[in-house]
Amino acid sequence: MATVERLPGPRGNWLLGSLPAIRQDMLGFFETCQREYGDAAYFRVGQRRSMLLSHPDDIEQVLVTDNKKFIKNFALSFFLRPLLGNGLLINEGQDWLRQRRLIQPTFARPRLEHYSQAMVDLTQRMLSTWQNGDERDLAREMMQLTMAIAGKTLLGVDVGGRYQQVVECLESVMRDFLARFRSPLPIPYWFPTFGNWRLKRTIRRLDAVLQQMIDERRTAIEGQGEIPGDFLSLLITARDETDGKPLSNQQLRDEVMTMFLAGHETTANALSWTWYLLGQHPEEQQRVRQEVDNVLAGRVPTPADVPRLMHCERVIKEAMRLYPPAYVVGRRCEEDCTIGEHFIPAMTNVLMCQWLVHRDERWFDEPAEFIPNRWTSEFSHSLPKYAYFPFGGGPRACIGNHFAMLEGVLVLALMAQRVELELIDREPLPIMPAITLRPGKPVDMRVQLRA
Ligand code: HEM
Repeated sequence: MATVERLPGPRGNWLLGSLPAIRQDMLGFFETCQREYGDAAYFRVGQRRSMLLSHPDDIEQVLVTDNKKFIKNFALSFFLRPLLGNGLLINEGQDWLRQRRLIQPTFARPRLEHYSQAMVDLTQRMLSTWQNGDERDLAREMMQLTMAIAGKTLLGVDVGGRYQQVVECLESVMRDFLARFRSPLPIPYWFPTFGNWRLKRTIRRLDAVLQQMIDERRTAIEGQGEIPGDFLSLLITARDETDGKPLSNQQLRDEVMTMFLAGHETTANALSWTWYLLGQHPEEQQRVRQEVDNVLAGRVPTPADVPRLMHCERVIKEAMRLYPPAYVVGRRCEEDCTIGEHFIPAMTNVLMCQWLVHRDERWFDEPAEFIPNRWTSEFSHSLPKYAYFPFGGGPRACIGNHFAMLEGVLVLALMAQRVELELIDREPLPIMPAITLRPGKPVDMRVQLRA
């Protein structure tokens, strides 16, 4: 077994390790690691030992088979804990399991069907304001749309009033997160900087709005005895199966915040990248239109149509292969362990990068090309399971997976039914790997309304 010092990987700076290289170009750094050191590359981020695992079988072992040996990666908590508290995304152990069991039913099929109405209504509302010849930034439009959908389905609020307050706070919080994320040295939340002071102030404002919403919803449910179908109401009435207890106000706040954040930005990015790719490939856009016209014949789509909107689904899958909104997942092993043939010393952060694995030519022919039709069911079945994992995997896989795919297909189908979109600037779009993989500049497209 290799000694810790000899494990293969870039040595980096004596103090900061590979942090400067990661800060400069994270995806480029991962690519170099895999090219030069293969499927397991070891490096330091500051003094924290880290490694990049790039073989699907090893990834499966970490996320699924041996998941109990790992906890979630510290970086996610470092950035998100101030906002998400002990929400499902970053909690651990028995508390996490209890939360997951409690929340899972709110994502069951009948609930998704209920949420789909808001997805359709809000997309129609967006499209009704679009005119022939408009130039629209699709990244911005998709962010606003998925936020409005999250507001309605998760919090039960309509655009305007309260919703606006939540959105303004969240946008400000996300700007501060981005600044923290990009700063050359990781700044802890307790450190007295102006940015941290502003972040704390905004989170306090956000908490106050959410608390008001929770209180009002509680009163309404108690008064009417009728439970509205949004996520918050379902959580307020949910009871733990072992002790019958409801969630505390603090837990409710953390879960709602988690879902709101995890649920809109990822889907917005998936749709923005999808439209960018469809703008670059008008023939694929035409195929989507054809399918939508055949299947819907001018009707508004419902969840029952989704299995027949196969090409829409393939387009989104392929867009998430090339531009996975969650582009890296991380775990930390608490004890020495061996994954595949690789020794992993205790307390190593293990990173698994969707961006890299999804573009590996061992699994995908012409990996850099946008080919939705590669996703035949034979191809999907022949693929190693973790060669494609946009939603992660194992017990901590994305709880909103089906919600996101339903939303993606319904929004894409409705848009393709009503408009054609032409990319204004055909230059490659820069990529911004922040908490999610965002387009690095506006995705400006020209609107042509369909007859
Ligand atoms: C295209 C859209 C989405 C993508 C690509 C995505 C991706 C992911 C990934 C990769 C994970 C696993 C992270 C890890 O293992 O460390 C995850 C977890 C999670 N996602 Fe998503 N997600 C999406 C949409 C959503 C939606 C719509 C919701 C909720 C409405 C959501 C809520 C969550 C939550 C709560 C977790 C944590 C689950 C747990 O740890 O038990 N996500 N997501």
